[in-house]
Amino acid sequence: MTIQWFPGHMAKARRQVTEKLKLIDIVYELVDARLPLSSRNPMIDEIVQNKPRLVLLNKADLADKKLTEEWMKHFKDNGIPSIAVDSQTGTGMKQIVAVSKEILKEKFERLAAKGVRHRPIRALIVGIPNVGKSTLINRLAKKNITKTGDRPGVTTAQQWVKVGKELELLDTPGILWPKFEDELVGYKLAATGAIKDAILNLQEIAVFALKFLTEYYPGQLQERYGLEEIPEEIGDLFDEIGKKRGCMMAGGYIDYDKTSELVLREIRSEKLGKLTFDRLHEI
Ligand SMILES: Nc1nc2c(ncn2[C@@H]2O[C@H](COP(=O)(O)OP(=O)(O)OP(=O)(O)O)[C@@H](O)[C@H]2O)c(=O)[nH]1
Repeated sequence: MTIQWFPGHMAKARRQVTEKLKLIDIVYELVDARLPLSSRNPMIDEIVQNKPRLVLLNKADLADKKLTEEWMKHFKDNGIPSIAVDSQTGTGMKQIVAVSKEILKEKFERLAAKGVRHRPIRALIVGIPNVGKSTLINRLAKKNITKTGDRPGVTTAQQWVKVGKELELLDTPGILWPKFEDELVGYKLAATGAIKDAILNLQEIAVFALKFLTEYYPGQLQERYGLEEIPEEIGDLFDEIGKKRGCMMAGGYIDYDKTSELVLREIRSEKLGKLTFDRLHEI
């Protein structure tokens, strides 16, 4: 699903999240582990305010493990706990409940002291499009999606998804916008497949991606395309990959669109190995 974000849509998205914050104990901010910076909403701190938050680095199966650890440390240093998860296979799911309980320990102790009966933790998942929100909800809910109805005192009809006995999720996640105004962010989101190709120039994305791979993952690039060395000129690199993989046009010319498509498809399907596009020094 691609959303065209206009100012009105952003305001509405923000309002929807703000309204839901009243119903929950904790926000799960879902980010792409390959882009722990670029896949965040630029106003997230302002939107979430002082509500407890847990960052979930999703698609960790596709990311550079060492960098995922560095990013988790960065979040921790900034007072935000985080967990690396893979919503497709379920890695990290148990930790979500455990860490949430830890974060909310004092709140629930306070409630208990006031005589409030123990209840499950209530959470809201927020994140930019395509980051894996639905996959995570389905994974957490497993087969036992029991939708509870409206809660007394809650005017808007909210559906809750039970996750075991200890957690309840709002079934509609908060969809937030990425940081469009930054061109580099756009390229990174496109390279990982978070933005529909149609709105960006395929060759430009591939140029960005190949330059990035040359700088940060030269070994993986050489191995995938059998390059003895990586040509300095990006055009030469295109030519070599195109030739090797048969992306040709009539007359023996390299088909750059086809080559771009191939490279991007292979990046997104892990053929170039595990990649993280955001680096800590970029902050
Ligand atoms: N490899 C991998 N792929 C994942 C993971 N989580 C989700 N995906 C894939 O990412 C794509 C987007 O997942 P969704 O759950 O539809 O994302 P969403 O955030 O709900 O997207 P919107 O509905 O557009 O807001 C799908 O193709 C998922 O299969 C993960 O942990 N690892």
